[in-house]
Parts: sequence; structure tokens; C-alpha cells
Amino acid sequence: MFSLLHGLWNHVFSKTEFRVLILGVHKAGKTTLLEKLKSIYLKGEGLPHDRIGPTVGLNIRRIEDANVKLVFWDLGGQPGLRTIWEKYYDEAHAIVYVIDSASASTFEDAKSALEKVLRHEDLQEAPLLIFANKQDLPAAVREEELDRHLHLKEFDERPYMFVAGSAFDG
Ligand SMILES: Nc1nc2c(ncn2[C@@H]2O[C@H](COP(=O)(O)OP(=O)(O)OP(=O)(O)O)[C@@H](O)[C@H]2O)c(=O)[nH]1
Ligand SMILES: [Mg+2]
Repeated sequence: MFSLLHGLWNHVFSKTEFRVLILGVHKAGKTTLLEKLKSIYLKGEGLPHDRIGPTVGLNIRRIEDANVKLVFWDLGGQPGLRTIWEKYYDEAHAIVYVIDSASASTFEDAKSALEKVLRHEDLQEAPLLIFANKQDLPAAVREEELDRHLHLKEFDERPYMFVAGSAFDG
């Protein structure tokens, strides 16, 4: 009886957990963004950006509010590490794809890595947010220009949105 009530309690009152993959090529700013989110939502707990090194493997951060639990999985973007990404697709609910908007020489790599992600059968239902990062830099292009570089509309029918910003500024 107790376990039945316990299960019912959990069912009614437990928060929904969403798992969000943070992907993008190396140095796009994924970990910096995640630490910034953490410092905003968990009040000062994020790592300062000068203490963040390249990710080898996985960073997991949990951010929770009154209604929802978000679990972020931040993966390393170096070419040799991208084979690990797909191990997490099956359990992911959404994708945040980070692009260094100030580094035009990486756009082609960012585009083909993103296309590979979106082609994967385990992610067909996953909504996509593209974070056009490093807008604080003078060379940064705006999201409209990035959109033109990526040609996503022609490739994939899923709804996606762009957010332009800086992981430094929040
Ligand atoms: N100017 C500027 N630099 C940034 C911003 N976000 C990240 N950086 C810098 O970009 C570099 C890479 O940042 P990371 O967060 O380590 O990038 P990453 O995508 O996690 O890289 P990997 O873990 O190697 O895949 C670091 O030198 C950061 O300080 C930003 O918004 N503006
Ligand atoms: Mg990283």
C-alpha cells in the first residue's frame, strides 16, 4: 500500500526531466555557455571562463526550477571526439547547437557536423536551438547570415530557432 501511494505521489508531484544535448564543433563555446547558464540560474556557481579547458568526454549540469528539471549534456567538439555524440542521442529530448559566429572558417565544419546530427534517426523528434555565440566579437555575423550559411531549411523540415548572444555576457 505504501509503495502504491509513494508511486502515486511521485507521479503527481515529480517534475518532468528534460535532457538537452549541447553540441557544436570545438571552441564554439559550449562549455562556456553551460557554465554561464549555471551561474545565472544557480546563482554564482558556474566556472569562470578562464578556467574552462577543451572538453574531453562529457560535462553534465542540472538546472532545476519550480516546474522542470533540465539536464544538460555538454560534449567535446574536437573531430576525434564527435563519434561519442551519438551515444547520447537516444535519451536526449532537445539539441542546443552552438556556433562561433566570429569564426567564418569553421562554418562549413559546423554545418556538416550539424547535418550529421540531424540525420540521425534517434533525433528525428528533437527540437533544435542554434546558439550564434560570440556576438561580443566584432567579426561575429548575425543569425540571418549564419542561417544562409547553414541552408538548413532546404535540408531539414524540423522547426528550429536561432538565438544570438555571447556566452561571456549571458
Ligand atoms: N569572445 C568570446 N569568447 C568566447 C565566448 N564563448 C566562449 N569563448 C571562448 O572560446 C573558447 C572555447 O570555449 P569553450 O567553451 O571551451 O568551447 P567548447 O565548444 O566547449 O570547446 P570543446 O570543449 O573543445 O568542444 C574559449 O577560449 C572561450 O573563452 C564568447 O561568447 N565570446
Ligand atoms: Mg567544451
